[in-house]
Amino acid sequence: MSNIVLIGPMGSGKSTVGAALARRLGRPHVDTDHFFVARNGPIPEYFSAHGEAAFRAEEARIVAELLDAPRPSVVSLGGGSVVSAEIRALLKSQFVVMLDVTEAQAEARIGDAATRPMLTAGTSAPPIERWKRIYAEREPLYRECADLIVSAAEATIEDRAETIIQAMRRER
Ligand SMILES: Nc1ncnc2c1ncn2[C@@H]1O[C@H](COP(=O)(O)OP(=O)(O)O)[C@@H](O)[C@H]1O
Ligand SMILES: O=C(O)C1=C[C@@H](OP(=O)(O)O)[C@@H](O)[C@H](O)C1
Ligand SMILES: [Mg+2]
Repeated sequence: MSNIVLIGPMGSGKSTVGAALARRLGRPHVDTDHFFVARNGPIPEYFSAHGEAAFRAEEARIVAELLDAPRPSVVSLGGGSVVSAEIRALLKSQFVVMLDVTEAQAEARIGDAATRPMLTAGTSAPPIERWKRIYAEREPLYRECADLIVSAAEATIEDRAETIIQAMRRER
């Protein structure tokens, strides 16, 4: 049995839905960003000190380590992990779920975006403007990697977790 890996744009609920899903399945939940922070300190500070390329390299190492879990887990990735060809290759042997969101949902959920430097660094524009551009760039990669796409219409955290559980049962 493989891990369930959650991908999708910032604010789509990868971290939150991942925790709910793991609880319901009785599986461990790991969030690669939490692991990153435990190892390297806060993401915005890391971005300012070392830049995005260094973040991506460390993110790829962490994703590889966490996908190699001792037992099937729910793994929430960061929104930009699919940009790495190395991570996309690792995802081929996992059950990958894309969480989709509307722009309005994302806008409400990214809040002040203070912990998401991709939305704020070097600009005073509203975070949702950056979010839209980044989503347009990455959407084909999310779709290419996903075995299941949970639509934005599955709005609540529990609905999203339930949809994933039902889809997994059908896969077996
Ligand atoms: N389905 C949902 N409905 C309402 N709020 C949500 C939902 N999913 C996530 N949230 C809230 O949106 C914010 C961002 O969610 P998060 O799980 O951090 O997204 P991601 O990890 O994809 O960036 C959090 O405050 C979370 O509680
Ligand atoms: O989309 C991105 O490039 C990023 C998304 C963040 O994770 P979430 O998608 O969980 O917010 C985090 O990994 C980092 O700030 C970079
Ligand atoms: Mg997250």
